[in-house]
Amino acid sequence: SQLECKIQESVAMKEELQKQYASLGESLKKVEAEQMECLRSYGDEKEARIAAESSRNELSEELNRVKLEQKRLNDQIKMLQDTNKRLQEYNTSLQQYNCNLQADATKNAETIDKLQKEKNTMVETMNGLKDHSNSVKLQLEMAKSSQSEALKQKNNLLSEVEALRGELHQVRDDRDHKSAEINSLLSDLGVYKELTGKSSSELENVMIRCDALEETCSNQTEKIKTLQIQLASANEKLKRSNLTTMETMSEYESQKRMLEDLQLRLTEAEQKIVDGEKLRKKLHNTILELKGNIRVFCRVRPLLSNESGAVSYPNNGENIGRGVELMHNTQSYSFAFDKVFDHSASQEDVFTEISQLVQSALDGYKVCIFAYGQTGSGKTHTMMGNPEFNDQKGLIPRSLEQIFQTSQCLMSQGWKYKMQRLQC
Ligand SMILES: Nc1ncnc2c1ncn2[C@@H]1O[C@H](COP(=O)(O)OP(=O)(O)OP(=O)(O)O)[C@@H](O)[C@H]1O
Repeated sequence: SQLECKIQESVAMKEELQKQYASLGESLKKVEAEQMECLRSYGDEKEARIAAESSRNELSEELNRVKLEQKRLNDQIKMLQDTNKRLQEYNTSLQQYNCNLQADATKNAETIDKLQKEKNTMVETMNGLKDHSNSVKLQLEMAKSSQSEALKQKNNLLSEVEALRGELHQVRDDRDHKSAEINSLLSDLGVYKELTGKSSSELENVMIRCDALEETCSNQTEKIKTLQIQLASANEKLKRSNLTTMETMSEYESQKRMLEDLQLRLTEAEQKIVDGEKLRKKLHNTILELKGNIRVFCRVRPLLSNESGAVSYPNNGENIGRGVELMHNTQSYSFAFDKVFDHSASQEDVFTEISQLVQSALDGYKVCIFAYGQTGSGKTHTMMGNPEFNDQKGLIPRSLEQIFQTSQCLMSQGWKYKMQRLQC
């Protein structure tokens, strides 16, 4: 029974062991399955690790590249900062230079104005002197003609005097002759009286003739006196006219010298004006070049009654007067130009900015101004406006006015202008 008990125990143990074996087999299977799972996950992990390693390598390469790029960008930023600093310094110096140039230009314009005024005064003085010189010339001519007239008169008088002297001589001869005749008659009379005591009537006749002859003789003497007085006054007149001629001649000479001096000063002043004008042109062009050879302005027209929108202008920062901001669907868009004319800007405000370019064109530089924008944005209004009203005139009529006015002024300084109009 003990053996049976042992056998039963052994059988029970065997069953137990078989159960354990079966459970161990199952556990083994589970472990094997787990092992397979582990092996699979290990494989996956290995792949993932390889992929992670390759991506890590890529990332580290990328990092190196990024670092290099960062270094390069840092260098570039530093360089840009340096350039920016230098540009700011350059800008400051340019602004300074610009201010100096503008001051110079103002000074030059003042000098030109002064010279122009001086020239005008000189021209006026010269014209006055020319008039005076003409009148002096006229006077001289008149004095010369009156002198030649007086000379002629003097010659006439001299010849007349000569004739009168001859006549006087003749008369004196006649008188002497008559006196001799009278004397002979008187002696004849005496003889007759003595001889005959008659012929008293004959004697009277002779006496009458003798009286007549004496009267003629005294008349002739009177005439000679008058002629001598006339001759003296003609001589006096001649002397006076000679004196006046001399005075007129010396005055004419001094006026001529003065005129030559003024002409010289005028030529110098004109040369100065031309030099000043050349300098002004150069400075003006330099200022425009400093402002920028190509400039873009924006003009915002007032909204029409059927339009809506929001336009604003920055009132701080570096874009004051240069920026414009638009709102659309609650989003804001900013734009910057060389200058912005807001909706309240007048035609004159726009032209003031443009007029310097017109001046440049008059100075011989090439200039082009054109308007660009969508339909109805105000191109025609800006360029042409309404020329019939002074405040509504656009850029074209204003530019033409400036061109004609300035060209008229500069023509007197010897500049010549030729204008052409092309329509495309
Ligand atoms: N700055 C302004 N102030 C007042 N009115 C303006 C201004 N600009 C334009 N306008 C008005 O807006 C309207 C359209 O302007 P305009 O005819 O000049 O546009 P446009 O650009 O020439 O058009 P399109 O290309 O069709 O010829 C006109 O009635 C004009 O008077």
